[in-house]
Amino acid sequence: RTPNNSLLEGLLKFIPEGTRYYEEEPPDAKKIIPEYDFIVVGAGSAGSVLANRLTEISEWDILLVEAGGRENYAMDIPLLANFLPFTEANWKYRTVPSDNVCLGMVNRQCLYHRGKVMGGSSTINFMVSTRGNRRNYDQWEEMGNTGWGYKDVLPYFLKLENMTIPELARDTKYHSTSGEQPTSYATYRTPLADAFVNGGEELGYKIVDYNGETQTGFSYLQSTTRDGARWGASRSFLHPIRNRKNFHVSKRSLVTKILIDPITKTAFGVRFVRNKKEYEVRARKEVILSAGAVNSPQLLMLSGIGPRKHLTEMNIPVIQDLKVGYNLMDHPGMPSATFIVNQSVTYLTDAVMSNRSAFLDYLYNRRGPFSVPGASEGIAFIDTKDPKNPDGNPDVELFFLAAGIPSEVTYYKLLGYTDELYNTVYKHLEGGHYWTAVSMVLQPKSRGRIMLKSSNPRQSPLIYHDFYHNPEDLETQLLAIKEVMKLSKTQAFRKFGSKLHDIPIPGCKHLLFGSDDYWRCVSRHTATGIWHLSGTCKMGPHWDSSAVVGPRLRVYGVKGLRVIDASIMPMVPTAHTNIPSMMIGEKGADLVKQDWDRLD
Ligand SMILES: Cc1cc2nc3c(=O)[nH]c(=O)nc-3n(C[C@H](O)[C@H](O)[C@H](O)COP(=O)(O)OP(=O)(O)OC[C@H]3O[C@@H](n4cnc5c(N)ncnc54)[C@H](O)[C@@H]3O)c2cc1C
Repeated sequence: RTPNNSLLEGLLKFIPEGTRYYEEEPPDAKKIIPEYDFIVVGAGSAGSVLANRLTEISEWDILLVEAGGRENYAMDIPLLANFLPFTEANWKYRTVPSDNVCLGMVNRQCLYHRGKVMGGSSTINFMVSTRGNRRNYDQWEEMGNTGWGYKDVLPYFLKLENMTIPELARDTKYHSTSGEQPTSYATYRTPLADAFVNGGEELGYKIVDYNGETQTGFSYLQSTTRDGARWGASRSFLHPIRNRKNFHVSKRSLVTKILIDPITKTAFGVRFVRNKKEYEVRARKEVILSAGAVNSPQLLMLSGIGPRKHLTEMNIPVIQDLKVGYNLMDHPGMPSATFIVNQSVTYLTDAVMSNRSAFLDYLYNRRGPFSVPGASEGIAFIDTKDPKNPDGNPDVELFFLAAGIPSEVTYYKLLGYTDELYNTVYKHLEGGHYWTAVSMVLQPKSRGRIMLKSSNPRQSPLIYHDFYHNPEDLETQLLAIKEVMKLSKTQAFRKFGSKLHDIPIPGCKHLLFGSDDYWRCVSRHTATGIWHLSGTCKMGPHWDSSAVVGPRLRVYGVKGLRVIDASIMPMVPTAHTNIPSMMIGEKGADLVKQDWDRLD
């Protein structure tokens, strides 16, 4: 219905919804029992799906241990996504300073955000819903990971999905409406969203459903939202099971160690700290790590599973020598090229926030600019090596935002840029209208590493990630930037007087503005990993000496222990990694059930 301008009435509708939402999150278990069948560490994208599926077996008692606290309803307002990493729902990790990348960031450190809250990173992410390319998973299988080819994982993508976009839902080979995870279009679009998609067509690309048969082309953004609100993993998979008797949750509980018998090499429980009190809880069947690509390797290493030399240096007795923490991947993304437009057609968060009718529209109808995930509206997947192929294997993504760094003061802080960089390049633009397309490298060749700083579980691990270490990645980055430049010159964008902002990035001003060397330099200063951390407990066959888990996700050499989250990805897919992590949770649950003879 149309807002009738009563803010009070709007709030009276919004607040009870928030209260109901609060009550629907599974509460902390009243009593933690001494022994469960399974203990799952981490209630993130993968862990939430896993906990849902394992508690289907009513004879199994499951404990889900989460370091973060509860969600709140404000987290579900899509436009506010970029504010969430500033809250306590973020682990607030930073990379180790590098001489090659993150040069425009404070202390040359990229900010590596990670969700620390029910739902994990899916509760603070930008809600982009992508699966990747079928070849990604076929490649996993070719690497020796039997059962992980596209034909094997597609049923799990379908199982978890509730596609609410009618024209996409009709394609039942690739979409489903019976899963828990809603996928929708935002209920609002700026005219620049159309410019993005039409501009792509002008360049000769198809408009595609990138989660359908082929991935290459331009599209409006599919997001993990429903009725104008975020639906993270907790809301989708944990809220509905809050009444299962065999499901216990312990929040604000930091797991500090996996308990492993060093003689039999069998995991038998976890130690965690809640409210300054230490608990040891046993697992009859398995301990499952779903703590994400930074914390799962950290916990393994703290518990004696990792590279022998490194653990010995940390004075940690070695139980199993494995390449834990290696193979760190992410998608480097360059967000700093900003285009000025001559019409009021973009998101200025301040302006939107003070726009009474937009606010009312959201309170009443969940419509309008507040329903757009962090101002992101479109996505393009391009195979720069074979651009004319409609079924290409994309090496580049353009992630379109109807906003630029000067549109919202939190953007540069979210990216970790120095005040000097922001004040020199962007500050004077505040209040104007901009767009940007974050240019991303989708098939990175560079690898980073997670290491312990000490044996103290409260100390953040070290994240080494020189994402242009392999020069090919920087060259792909350059190709991606060139695609953005081409797009900006299309008729679709020229209609808005689109013009590249041309004040150079301070560390690159010695180079000719717009030259290849200039953009290489800009990338090394302003690109960041786009928070798709993965690969640090690599899945691989027994003959792969770099593998930490096998294709059944069991940790090599240790009984009763699995890793089920983004860290098992042997290669990061050409996708934002939330839905792929959920797929891993979904398939992981079936592997567990199968191994305990409980898969129907
Ligand atoms: C800011 C941001 C934006 C992103 N945007 C997108 C996007 O738009 N689309 C997309 O597809 N992907 C996006 N991603 C990436 C995506 O959300 C993640 O890849 C995905 O959520 C990872 O799932 P996971 O299960 O591996 O880990 P997580 O979801 O991170 O879950 C791990 C959980 O384990 C908990 N945990 C960790 N250590 C411990 C411990 N010791 N004890 C107890 N609990 C512990 C954590 O608190 C967390 O809840 C984004 C990520 C971030 C941070």
